[in-house]
Parts: sequence; structure tokens; C-alpha cells
Amino acid sequence: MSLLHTPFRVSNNLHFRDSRTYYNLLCWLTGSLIKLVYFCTYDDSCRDDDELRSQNESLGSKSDNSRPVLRGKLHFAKFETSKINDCLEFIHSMKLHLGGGGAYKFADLFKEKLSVSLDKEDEMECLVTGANFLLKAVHQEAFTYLDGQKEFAQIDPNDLYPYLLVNIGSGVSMIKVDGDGKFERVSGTSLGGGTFWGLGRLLTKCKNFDELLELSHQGNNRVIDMLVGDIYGGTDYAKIGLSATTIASSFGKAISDNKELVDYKPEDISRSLLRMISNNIGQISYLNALRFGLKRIFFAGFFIRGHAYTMDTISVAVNFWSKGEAEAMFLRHEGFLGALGAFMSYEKQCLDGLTVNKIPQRFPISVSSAGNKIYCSMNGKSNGNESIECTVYGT
Ligand SMILES: Nc1ncnc2c1ncn2[C@@H]1O[C@H](COP(=O)(O)OP(=O)(O)O)[C@@H](O)[C@H]1O
Ligand SMILES: CC(C)(COP(=O)(O)O)[C@@H](O)C(=O)NCCC(=O)O
Repeated sequence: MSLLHTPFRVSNNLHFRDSRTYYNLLCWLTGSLIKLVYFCTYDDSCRDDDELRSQNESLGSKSDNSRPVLRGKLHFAKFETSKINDCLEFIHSMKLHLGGGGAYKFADLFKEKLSVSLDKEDEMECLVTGANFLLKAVHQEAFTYLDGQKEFAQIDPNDLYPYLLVNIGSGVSMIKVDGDGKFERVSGTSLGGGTFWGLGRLLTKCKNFDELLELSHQGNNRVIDMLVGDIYGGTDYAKIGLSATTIASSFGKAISDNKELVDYKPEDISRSLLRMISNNIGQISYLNALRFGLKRIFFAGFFIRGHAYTMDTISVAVNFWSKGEAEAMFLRHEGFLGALGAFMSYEKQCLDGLTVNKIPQRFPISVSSAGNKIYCSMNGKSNGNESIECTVYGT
């Protein structure tokens, strides 16, 4: 349930303005979910990494070229929007608000509970900035997923553009990205993650998104979907390239089964719904990639949730419609693009003269974003909540 889909919302990317220190930075993006991206240096209470501690100690407070240096990690966290109070409590307990200030829909709440105000950022711009950063700087960020096989893609930062970014949040935005800050939102669809969760909640009585997703594992979509074979006596329609198992009409069987909602298993409904939404997004994405001659399509947004069946369905749709010419790719930090982009825009606007640099011995790739040089590294875990090690240099 989104407090944010209101006429008042201008942008759903917000970040804290920090007027005192850059030790703790926090960014967030709101929609169905609130995302936090925060940077913690060693001296902060949220630090827990001995290795980084010793690196900071060995560096003292100065980098090699005598610029002030801060080493630390970018952390990622998310909260359902309805659990805004948990989020505020988290921020408070981590003392993240001590470096913050900026505000909008939640302005009063943030002011009251944390004494900070919020700034607004442009959502599309932040999504693209976040995607470019991750794709260029983070090792093993993008991967393909087909037939249960996950394969990390080698992305050459010098050969990244153009690409299609498909962000599947509550709704879906399709953005053609041509470079840093160079992009155009070329399409979108209102049949997105909010549709899956909204219809799923009504049709299955599931109480939360994870439950609905979990149900889809056990379901069989053929119980509800009308297949090509159902129409043509169990056979393919080979002449037009349709196999008997292709879905001819999502939920199509429900019109002829003489059944009521209670007669269908929630798991079958969930599966059909997930397949319908994922398939549709995969198809529209491919058509847009075709429209602009784009070979690579990166899918992001928290609808995906690293869920095998979702990714597989999207990949199959792209593969099917493109006859193998285009490829669907997914991002490990799928739902944090906007928040990360807002964080970086904060760097640009509020932390004048600061640069975020990689820990050099570990990560060979450099990224230029919004005029700043940004280098980083992953800490090795492979889910979207891991942290990214970063170093901030003053000039
Ligand atoms: N825990 C969750 N609660 C609600 N929705 C979730 C959850 N996890 C994933 N989702 C899915 O993610 C979608 C929101 O994606 P997100 O990238 O956060 O975009 P938005 O900015 O619109 O919130 C929801 O519509 C839903 O499909
Ligand atoms: C309006 C939005 C950009 C908001 O982003 P979201 O909160 O869904 O991530 C997105 O929902 C969207 O692109 N919807 C599809 C609108 C359309 O093109 O039909």
C-alpha cells in the first residue's frame, strides 16, 4: 500500500541533505518500498568490518596525495512503505539521521522523529545514474538467467551504451540509455509489480508479497491459462510458430471452466499472474529494444526480487520474440537503482569537491558519474543487500 502514489508526489527519489558531515549519508526512494542507501565510514557505529578498519588506520586521516580520506561501505536496506515507522526506527538506531537534513510527503514525519528535512530528485535521472554506476563499477552486477542457469555478464564499461533499462516497480518504465545523463524514457506500461501484487492480493488473500511469490513456486499456470493446445486439440499451430504449450490467453480457461474463484488454488493463480505480467513486460521490452536497435536489455526494480521463475519468464519472452537476437539481463542491486542514483546526485550537489574512489588494489574499474570519479567494490556476498566498499577522497 503506497502512501506515495498521491497527487502530491513530484518525484519518488528523496535524499537527505547533509549540512554538517559526510560520514553518514542516506538516500531513499519510495513507492511500494522505501529503499535506503547509506555510506558508513569506519568511525561510525554501523561499521563492522575489521579489514576496512585496519585499512583506515593505516591510512590515518590522509590519503596518499594528502587529501582527506574516508573509507567505508555503501549499505542497502529496504522497508515496505506501510512500515515507515520501522524505517525511521532503523535510521534512528543507526544514527544515520545525524548527518542529514531535506522533505516532502514524509517531511513532517522525518522532521518530527529525526529532525531532518528531505530533498527531491528526478526519478528517471536517478535510475539511470544508479544503473550506469552499477554496470560500470560493480564486478558481477549483471547476469543472464535462462533455464535455471545464472551467468554473470562481462560488461565492458567502454562498450556499455546504448542499452534499454526496464525498471519494474509498481509500474514499468523503459529507458533508452545512451551515456551518463543521456537517456530517454521511450515507453512504459502500467502492468507492473503493483499489478501483480494488487491482483494477487485480491485473488489469493495473501497477506504479503513474499507469500504470493512463494505460492507461485508450487503453482501450475496451465490450470487457468488457455494454451494453444487447448484451442487446437492438443497440437501445435506449427504454421505460425506456436507450440501447444504456448499460452494463448492468460487466465483464458477461467471463462469456460464453470468454476468460481474459490475453486482455483491460490498457487495456480499466483503462477498465472506472475507469468502474465512477466511475459508481457518481456515482450514490450523487446519491441522497444527492436524499435531502437538495442541489443541489451537490463531489467531492474523490486518486482523481480531475484525470483527464478520471474527472470526465466522474462528471459524466455525476450528470447522468443527476438528469435534469440536480444538478451535479458538482470541486476544484483535490482531495486536500489533510484536510491543509489539519488545518493550520487547528493554527492554532486552537497559534497562539493568530494570524490568516491575505489580501494585500488581490489578493483580495476573506474567510473565517471555526474562529474565525480567513483570506484567501488563488492564485499563478496551475492544477494542484493550486500554492501559495497568505497573510499571518499576530499579534494
Ligand atoms: N516486500 C514487498 N512488499 C511489497 N511489494 C514488493 C515487496 N517486494 C517486492 N515487491 C514488488 O516490488 C514492487 C515495487 O518495486 P520498486 O522497485 O520498489 O518500485 P516502487 O518505487 O514503485 O516502489 C511492488 O509493486 C511489488 O511487485
Ligand atoms: C509512474 C512511474 C514512473 C512511477 O515509478 P514506480 O514507482 O512505479 O517505480 C511508473 O509507475 C511508470 O512508468 N508507470 C507506467 C506508466 C505508463 O507508461 O503507462
